[in-house]
Amino acid sequence: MTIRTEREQTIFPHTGNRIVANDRVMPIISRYDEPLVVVIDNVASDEECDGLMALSQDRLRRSKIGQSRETNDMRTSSGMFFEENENSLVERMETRLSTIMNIPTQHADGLQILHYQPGQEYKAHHDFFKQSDNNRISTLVLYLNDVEEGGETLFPELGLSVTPKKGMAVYFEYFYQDEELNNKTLHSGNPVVKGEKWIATQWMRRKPIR
Ligand SMILES: O=C(O)CCC(=O)C(=O)O
Ligand SMILES: [Fe+2]
Repeated sequence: MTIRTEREQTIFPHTGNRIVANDRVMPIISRYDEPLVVVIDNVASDEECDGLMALSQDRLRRSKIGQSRETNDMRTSSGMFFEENENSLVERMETRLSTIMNIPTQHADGLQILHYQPGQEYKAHHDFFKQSDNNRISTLVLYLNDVEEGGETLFPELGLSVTPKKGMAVYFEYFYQDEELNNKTLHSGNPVVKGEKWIATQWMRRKPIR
């Protein structure tokens, strides 16, 4: 076991109790330091959340998983990806999430929408790939609605559970030197018990991809 006396550098630069973007003030609700997991409120307005759900609902498909893009019991939700800057709402959200995540939009995968019905879940996984020359380095999950019961984002290695709330987001990063810290970002989307769950996920890559 290695004993570290100093914290590693993080991508996330925001200190204090809020993040100020050009069009929005977003309170920081809680923070787990290493690996860094930050819960941020007011990342999107009700209208923006409703808009993302409306624009995606006719395009949802059973989710695929990993680089092989196969359906799998790991992930029983339905989802879709927006094209980059596909419309003004997506463009505005990508710009705002880029400010929060402190990575240019050129590094962003297309904004993904996921929809879970009761019983649907995303079992514990890492967002980075085992092998990639342009791996993912950070994630922001934006909750687009309130879930009556279940649907928490759970970090089992940290004993941390985030309850979905419309407009709130959970951010985490896994670009640490210490692989143990990256591995601790294991997370799952718990089964929805009552109601439904909608999220938007933004992943950032180490190098530009657009
Ligand atoms: O549904 C969740 O809360 C987590 C989603 C997730 O892990 C992902 O989109 O990579
Ligand atoms: Fe994930």
